[in-house]
Amino acid sequence: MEVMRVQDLAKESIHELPAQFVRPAHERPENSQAIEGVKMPLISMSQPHDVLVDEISKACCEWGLFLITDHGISPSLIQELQEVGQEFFKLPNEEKERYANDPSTGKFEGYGTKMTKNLDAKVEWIDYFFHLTYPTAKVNYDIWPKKPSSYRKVTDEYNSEILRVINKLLELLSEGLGLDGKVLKSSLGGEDIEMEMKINMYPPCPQPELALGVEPHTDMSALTALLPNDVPGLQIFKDGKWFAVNYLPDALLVHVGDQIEVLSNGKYKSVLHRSLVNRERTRMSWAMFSAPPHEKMIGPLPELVDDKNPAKYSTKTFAEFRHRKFNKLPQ
Ligand SMILES: O=C(O)CCC(=O)C(=O)O
Ligand SMILES: [Fe+2]
Repeated sequence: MEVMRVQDLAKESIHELPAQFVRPAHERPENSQAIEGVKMPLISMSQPHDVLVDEISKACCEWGLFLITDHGISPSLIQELQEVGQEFFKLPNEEKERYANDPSTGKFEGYGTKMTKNLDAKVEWIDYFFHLTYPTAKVNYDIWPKKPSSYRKVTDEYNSEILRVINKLLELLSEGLGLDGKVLKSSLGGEDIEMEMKINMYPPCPQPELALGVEPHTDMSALTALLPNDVPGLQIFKDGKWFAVNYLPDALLVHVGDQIEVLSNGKYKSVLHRSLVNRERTRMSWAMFSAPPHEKMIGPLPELVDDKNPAKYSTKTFAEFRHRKFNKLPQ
């Protein structure tokens, strides 16, 4: 299947945004402007354990998103990760197309551009690369970029680091629910928890006020750890308003995803977010999604449900949750 890549469109130096990218009026950034200058919760991971439990659970109840520093991931690894991703997108088209995915046939991993069969539907101004990074037994290294040659080593190392951070956050979040630190991790499949990398690449856009890089959505994940470059664009929806998320070099942005909202029976909020694009500069972000294996049953933790606190969500496999979400069916 021949797909027009957004990166190629951007190279043609068009002045008018092609119609398939023009959002309906109410979705356009020009008609739904975000509040700027509000700082998201910022949490240093080097604080005492009890302080961390309080701060992180508060951020997850109120915002569903927070920034962490002192996470132990070295700035040089972060820089290498960003470099190998940038280098992949600089490769000639025929090289990149070898990795093309095809979501219509269930082939989600690889190089992609969000396209639609529905003529009325609008598409996002984005190209991406998506693949599983963990557990190793399920990883298909054949579909990872072979160029640059350090891609695999750097991405494997980053995966290990993120997994360490996610494990710590799950422990803190469990305690924030008044439970043993191990509960959330084991509810997500324990060592079978899955990690996926999505490199988002948003080329310069001729009319960014009419377009979206990523439409408003909540992540299906348990937690997402996001590393953006310095081009602004991420916004979250809270109390009926959009807020621009501030950027802090080398900080990790953590989103609460749908699976943690469900397990916590709604105490922790899966945050609605979107990303905007830029007229002059390429925005990139590296999202690492942690998620249960497909067959895992996910529902409100029994410890949190009683007569006074009925379950707010149904219990189902993660595969069923994904199927319903992809097909925009009620959960
Ligand atoms: O690029 C961003 O800041 C957000 C991307 C995102 O929300 C996603 O990949 O799920
Ligand atoms: Fe997202």
